[in-house]
Amino acid sequence: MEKKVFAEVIVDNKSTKTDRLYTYIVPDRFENDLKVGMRVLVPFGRGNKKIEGLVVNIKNDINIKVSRLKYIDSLVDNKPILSQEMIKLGLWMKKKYLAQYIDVFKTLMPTGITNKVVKYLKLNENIDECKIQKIKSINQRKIIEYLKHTNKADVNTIKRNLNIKNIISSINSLCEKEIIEMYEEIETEVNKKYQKVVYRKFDADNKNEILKKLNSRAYKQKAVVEFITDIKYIGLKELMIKTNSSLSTIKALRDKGYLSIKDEEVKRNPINNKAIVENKKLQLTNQQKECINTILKNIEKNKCNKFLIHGVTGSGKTEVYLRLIERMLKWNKQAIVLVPEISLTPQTVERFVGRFGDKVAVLHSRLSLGERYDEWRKIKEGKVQIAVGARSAVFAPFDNLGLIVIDEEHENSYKSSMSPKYNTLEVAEKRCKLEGATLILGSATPSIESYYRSLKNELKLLKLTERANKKSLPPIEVVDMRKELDKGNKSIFSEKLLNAIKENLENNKQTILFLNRRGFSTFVSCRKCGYVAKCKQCDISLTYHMNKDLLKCHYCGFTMRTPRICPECGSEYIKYFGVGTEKIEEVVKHLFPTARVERMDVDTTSRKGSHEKILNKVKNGNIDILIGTQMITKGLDFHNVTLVGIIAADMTLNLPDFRAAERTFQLTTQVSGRAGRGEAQGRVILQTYEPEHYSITTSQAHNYVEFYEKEIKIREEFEYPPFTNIINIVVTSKDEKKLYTFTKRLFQHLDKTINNNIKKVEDIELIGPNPAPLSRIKGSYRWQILIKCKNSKIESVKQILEETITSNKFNEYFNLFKISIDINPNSIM
Ligand SMILES: Nc1ncnc2c1ncn2[C@@H]1O[C@H](COP(=O)(O)OP(=O)(O)OP(=O)(O)O)[C@@H](O)[C@H]1O
Ligand SMILES: [Zn+2]
Ligand SMILES: [Zn+2]
Repeated sequence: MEKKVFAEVIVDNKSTKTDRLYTYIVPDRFENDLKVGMRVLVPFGRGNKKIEGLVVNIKNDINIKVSRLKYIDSLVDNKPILSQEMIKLGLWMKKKYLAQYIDVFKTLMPTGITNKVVKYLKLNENIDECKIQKIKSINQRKIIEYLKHTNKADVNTIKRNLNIKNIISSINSLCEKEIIEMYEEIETEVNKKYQKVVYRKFDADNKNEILKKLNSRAYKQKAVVEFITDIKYIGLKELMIKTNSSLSTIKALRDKGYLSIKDEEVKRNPINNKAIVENKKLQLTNQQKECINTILKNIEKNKCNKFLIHGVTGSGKTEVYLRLIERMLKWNKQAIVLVPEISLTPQTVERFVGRFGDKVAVLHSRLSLGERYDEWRKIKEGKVQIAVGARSAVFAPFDNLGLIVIDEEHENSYKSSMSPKYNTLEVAEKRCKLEGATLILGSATPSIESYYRSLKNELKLLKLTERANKKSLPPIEVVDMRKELDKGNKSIFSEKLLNAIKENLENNKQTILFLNRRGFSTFVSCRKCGYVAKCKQCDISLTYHMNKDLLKCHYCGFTMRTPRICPECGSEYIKYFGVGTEKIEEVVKHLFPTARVERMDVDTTSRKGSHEKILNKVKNGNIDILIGTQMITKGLDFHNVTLVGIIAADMTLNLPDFRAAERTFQLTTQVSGRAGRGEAQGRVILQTYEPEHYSITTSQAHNYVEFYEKEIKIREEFEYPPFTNIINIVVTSKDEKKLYTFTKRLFQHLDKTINNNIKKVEDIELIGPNPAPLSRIKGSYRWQILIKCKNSKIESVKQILEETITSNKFNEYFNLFKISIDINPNSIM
């Protein structure tokens, strides 16, 4: 028997219930050309419908009956779209995050292109005229006539143009007679971006004549005519804005023949066309120099290629990254710089583009699909050497990668909450390992996990302890809000903060007011003594559920009645805690009616460009007081901001999350880091009901190490990461009753399987099943099972989950329930 070659393919079929690779036979004619990482078309299912697939493996031996296999139909790519390493990375991610093949590979591939098979018709060459003459059917004759007069015609277009009933049977009949031939081509569709453009159709010299012809009261039309006389064309939107006119005004002029409106493709360039300011090389500080040298020496000697830079706010980490990238380019290698999505502002991009110009591609989620595809192609084709982007830029398709930088590595947006639910730090590390590249993590407030690893020498720790401008870090003044209540001040602002804002306004300096408003939940606390209701077993603040007037632990499900008086001090000032940025804005505007106040949060920045607009206003000194959430903590480098007010550190401190203390330390440090970056000394005022909490005292002392030492002990004691893994399994369904029964059965099944198969089960804890903290989303109910397990047991637990859930053996009611697994999630909502 002749030897055959087989390909394992991930097929792009959403209705597939089983998540597996499909094996196809490689026809002889493709044997030389087919490579791993290419896309192919394969017949699938009963109807042998042709669908796209990605080849992830080519082999000579298989243990399936060859007679049952189908052949690959055609090749979509003539070069692999994904490299061998990227395929390996994808297969690793699939296992690591218990994701579906298709989800993983969709994230690795460029978005914005879709391939489809198009059927074309053509007349056969050398057909006999006599044969055509014999055809009686009018419809068939019509088709032949049509084909004679076009050089390329696809079936759908013919259908539209000829308006023949049952055209397919006519076509089939012509094919049978061998008069016409049908052939297929794969067409790539790239989403293009169009905009409407208005053209002037009259001669500029005729302006006055036209103005006279228009109705004397058609002021708007006249304004448009005046405006467009000076130019030839302009975007429709821009014209409407500039002349303050409506669409009907412009259409009226078009109907009179003075203007035309056309759809035109927008030339895409995500780095706005405005001039980018050159980012000149800076004279390095000694600390920067040492940091860079250590890294380069280690790389050159092949000693270590994983680093954690712990550099205080304003220490000049960016310049370190820039110098390392410069070196990579000298070595003919490429670099990826990851920053959190919200700090991917034009300011950040400018720092890289300002240094490296058109060697930089920018990738972020606000790009249109087409824009993203363009950037992806620039990278793939070797036209750029540097990619700057948010999370998904870790998949930038470089072929000689030298460096991945992850700035603000502690940021939780590096964990994806959509399938595959990957952790960018882990993926970057794996990619560096596969491609021999260097990994640099940087932060002023490293995550507990990364710092822990650096102490175990899994990452090399480097420190920048001074600001590049040699200024000291701004002092943090902590205000005890319990004392404000004693003084009879029940407002959101302490006397101290209020006076500081006043003073700042008088001195023409800018103020940032920060409030963490993430999450829907609130907690219950005593405004007199600072008591907060917590779960004793989990060390997590209990969440207040207004509708039932209950307090609940989001980890273990423990509930209790909301206390009416404080169990600690007996005061009646115990109530749920909650305030939003809008409320603060209202109060500030009331207190300082002449100040220029702006709010920056998800509500005010949902429109493209609005984020940038606000930041520019701050930069140009057009805002006195900026009120904001997380968004304002990131990478802002404004020299006139001298006062930062943290309204309620408690809101972060009491998030129902084991990372609450860490988040508080990070936010406090990062927000404070925004003050005093210019000549004037900065000032930070932090308001809280728990001034003695270690995350606040250590942040006040600018002492990360002390914070770390306190926090790591608690993590160990209460069994949280990095000592354990938390796996969050959420089951969703529209049917509440069935969901309950099903989740219960799933829980029992997992419990039993784990008990039967894993030794030392005390290292594994199953919690639940409980309604998820967000118990209903868009009409679907959500139940949750949490698994806490020691690092040594994670692989065995994952294997059980894989067998039970991912490969779908347990879930016979596939259509009724959706199950999602998140390993070490950001939040367990
Ligand atoms: N060697 C240097 N000499 C003078 N100024 C420098 C030097 N390096 C960096 N700077 C300036 O110091 C400021 C802070 O730098 P950068 O934003 O890189 O700090 P960072 O460490 O990233 O801080 P953060 O963590 O707060 O974002 C910038 O204005 C930068 O231009
Ligand atoms: Zn109390
Ligand atoms: Zn609990």
